[in-house]
Amino acid sequence: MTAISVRNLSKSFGKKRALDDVSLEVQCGEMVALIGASGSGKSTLIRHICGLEIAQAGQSRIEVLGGAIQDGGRLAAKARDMRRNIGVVFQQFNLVGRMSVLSNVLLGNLGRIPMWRGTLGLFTAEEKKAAREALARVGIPEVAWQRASTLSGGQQQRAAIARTLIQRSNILLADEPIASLDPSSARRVMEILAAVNRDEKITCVVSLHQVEYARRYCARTIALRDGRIVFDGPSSELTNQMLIELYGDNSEELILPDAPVQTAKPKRMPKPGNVPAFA
Ligand SMILES: Nc1ncnc2c1ncn2[C@@H]1O[C@H](COP(=O)(O)OP(=O)(O)OP(=O)(O)O)[C@@H](O)[C@H]1O
Repeated sequence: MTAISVRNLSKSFGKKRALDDVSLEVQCGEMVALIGASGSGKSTLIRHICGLEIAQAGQSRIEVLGGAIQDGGRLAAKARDMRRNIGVVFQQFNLVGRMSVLSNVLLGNLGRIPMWRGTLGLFTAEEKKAAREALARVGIPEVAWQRASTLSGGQQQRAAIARTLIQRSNILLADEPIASLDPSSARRVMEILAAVNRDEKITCVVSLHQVEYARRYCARTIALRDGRIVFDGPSSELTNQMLIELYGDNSEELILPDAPVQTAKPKRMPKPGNVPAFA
């Protein structure tokens, strides 16, 4: 089944053409890297897929799990409902710093519970248990009661992923989730995303600056340049030489100096009992 279908998507901001006739399909269960130099359109594409940005009027159509979330530059009436099935992780984590990590993770329930319960922070024992299990799933059960603002960047990103697990979405869009992390935290976050994709069968699209992470963790890479797709295929085929040809001087931004080209199977993550089946 097709998880994401984008057809003829164009978007301009003033005179700047951010996306230029982009078409792509992502099948359920895939883990796809979206790479490109700064300003190539990665975030804009992700924001369109989850309905946070609307295409300009025209022939564009974006479907998520077979339903149109936007069509011809108009957001579908059911877009809000559809967003519940799309978890989004951003570079800036978007946690509420003064709240505990567990409370932040519980916010992943908001799309599925009555608004009054969410507003008052009234979560059931079952929901709290699921939130604790999600934190264990991403490897940080010990920080549940800490203020989110006290976590390291890598821990905050893992908490943000735990929040999307609670949302029980079938699709996870991660917009530069490792851009502000040190290499070891970045690897950990990518391992968690890969494990969530493999074990819970959540379709993942991850935008990345550096191709090395794409080659290591994602079977397929879509490369954008100036709002157009310039490569879509197996990550292993995306050689440094090809990147230089595709991006010229900008390729330096995408290639880690001295990075070993290798692929590695993601490590198995602990999967505590009663973790809900998210697929
Ligand atoms: N809201 C906006 N208003 C004006 N221009 C925008 C807006 N959003 C994006 N752009 C422009 O569209 C282009 C694509 O931006 P986008 O953020 O999608 O690129 P990106 O590949 O995600 O870049 P980065 O890796 O730096 O985050 C850029 O030139 C950017 O300046």
